Amino acid sequence: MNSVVIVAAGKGKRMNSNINKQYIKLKNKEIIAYTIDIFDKNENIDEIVVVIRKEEEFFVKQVINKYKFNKNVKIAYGGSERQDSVYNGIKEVDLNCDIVLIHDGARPFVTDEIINNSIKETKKNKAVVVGVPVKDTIKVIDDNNIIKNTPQRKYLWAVQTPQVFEYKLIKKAYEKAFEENYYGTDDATLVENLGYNVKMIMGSYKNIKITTKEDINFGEEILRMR
Ligand SMILES: Nc1ccn([C@@H]2O[C@H](COP(=O)(O)OP(=O)(O)OP(=O)(O)O)[C@@H](O)[C@H]2O)c(=O)n1
Ligand SMILES: C[C@](O)(CO)[C@H](O)COP(=O)(O)O
Repeated sequence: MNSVVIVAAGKGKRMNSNINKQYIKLKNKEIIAYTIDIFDKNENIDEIVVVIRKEEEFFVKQVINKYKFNKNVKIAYGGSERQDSVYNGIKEVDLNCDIVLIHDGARPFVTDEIINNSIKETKKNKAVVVGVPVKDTIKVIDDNNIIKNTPQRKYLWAVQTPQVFEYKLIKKAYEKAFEENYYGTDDATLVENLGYNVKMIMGSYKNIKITTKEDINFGEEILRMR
């Protein structure tokens, strides 16, 4: 079976809004509702775990009741970093799970094609992330803003979610990270830290993470183009 852990327990500080960004509406529907909906309708997903801030349980339950998803939506509580939240979600996943998809609640434009490809690739490669080739030249700078080097662009991809793994592998990677107090900014980093290869596959330039106010406008534009 395949389970998805949707993390929605961040504070959304960069959004600078009085409600958590996941509950902001795009075209009259909450961001988190779009995200849950796509996994709810996908036939390759058997279980949904949403990780939330305990104090926002009321909003999440409202969303779950309002949209009447077909699948049961399990709730877990988040921690102070994204990594803590993901780990709490993984611990709630059914023990019969084969593959776990980890997805940001704030990425509502993920598609069935991305989800299905990532599951298919994980059956071959055990650890897969989706991303897109960067379009700009990327510079590495020092603390004084002096450019130190310019990596070759053909090797640079911006990573997105879902990040998809064999359940046993990601559980082991998270356990090791917590033993070592090792924090990464995505899930793949923890698997890399175990010494495993993680495969990058094509995501989409529309699979954005809603992070700042401009992303709300961009999100509405994406919905208009659908
Ligand atoms: N402690 C945390 C931090 C983040 N997230 C989730 O991880 C995803 C990606 O994180 P990001 O967009 O950076 O969200 P925030 O941490 O909420 O944003 P900010 O850094 O602006 O506060 C989001 O769906 C967010 O809710 C989480 O579940 N638990
Ligand atoms: C996992 C992620 O969405 C991949 O781009 C990203 O790393 C989350 O990072 P953030 O620090 O929570 O914005």
